[in-house]
Amino acid sequence: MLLQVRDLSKTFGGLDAVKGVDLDVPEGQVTAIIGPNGAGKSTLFNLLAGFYRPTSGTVTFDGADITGQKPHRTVRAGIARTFQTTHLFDGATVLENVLAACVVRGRSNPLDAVLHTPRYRRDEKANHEKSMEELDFVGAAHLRDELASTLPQETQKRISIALALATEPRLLLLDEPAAGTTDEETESFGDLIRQIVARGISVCLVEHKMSMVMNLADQIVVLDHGQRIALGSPEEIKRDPLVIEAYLGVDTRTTGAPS
Ligand SMILES: Nc1ncnc2c1ncn2[C@@H]1O[C@H](COP(=O)(O)OP(=O)(O)OP(=O)(O)O)[C@@H](O)[C@H]1O
Repeated sequence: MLLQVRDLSKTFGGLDAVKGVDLDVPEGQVTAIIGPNGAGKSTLFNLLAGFYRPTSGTVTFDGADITGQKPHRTVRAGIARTFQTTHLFDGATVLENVLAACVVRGRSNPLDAVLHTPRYRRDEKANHEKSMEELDFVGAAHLRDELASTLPQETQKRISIALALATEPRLLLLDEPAAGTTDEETESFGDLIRQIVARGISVCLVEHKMSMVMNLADQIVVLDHGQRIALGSPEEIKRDPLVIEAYLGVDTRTTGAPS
């Protein structure tokens, strides 16, 4: 199992944002995390990527305990994440943005940079090649010299994915990649995610667009009020009375699930 989450909780003040969540993310698959607004999806992502420290519970990645480790460590361990709204550097070009993400892969230190050592120059060349490769992969290589902030949202989202891929993750956490995109764009994000998985990278996805989730996910985890209320294949989740209740606010255990 690539990622194992056990009994994970995060409390803010008196509020249980995530409560006792167990989750297994298998290698080479798409795991979707869904649930109503405020269910704890983003908090769970932040716990996995080290942006929040859990109140209790454990996170194991590739056999190593990474519970509570900071983002710079989780990213080196092989977990990369994107955000609901893009976090690109405004004043930097597209290529400069992706190059900045490559830093985590390099072996040179600040002194190498100051002295321009061969090790630094090797890193610089490799980072440039890697950045262009990932920009090409997401279909944005031709935009390398554009200012990232001037580009449409959909393009910025693609560039954010290139940034995450440039860190060479084994697990990519995508936070609402299709939010605010047209149906056509959503479909092309779906294709991109399939290509990412085909490269052997596992994907964990938070997404409100059900068409995308149902088309892509191998397994779906449903959160409600911080707790895992269901886990299964898209077909199983569609029929789960607890899920229907959480989304529609009707008790289908007594009224029967809508077909
Ligand atoms: N930093 C924080 N401080 C206090 N409360 C927080 C914090 N982050 C999240 N919460 C609360 O924790 C709960 C879960 O929020 P979270 O953002 O994880 O939900 P979500 O499922 O991602 O929602 P959405 O689909 O709207 O993005 C909410 O009640 C939210 O108000």
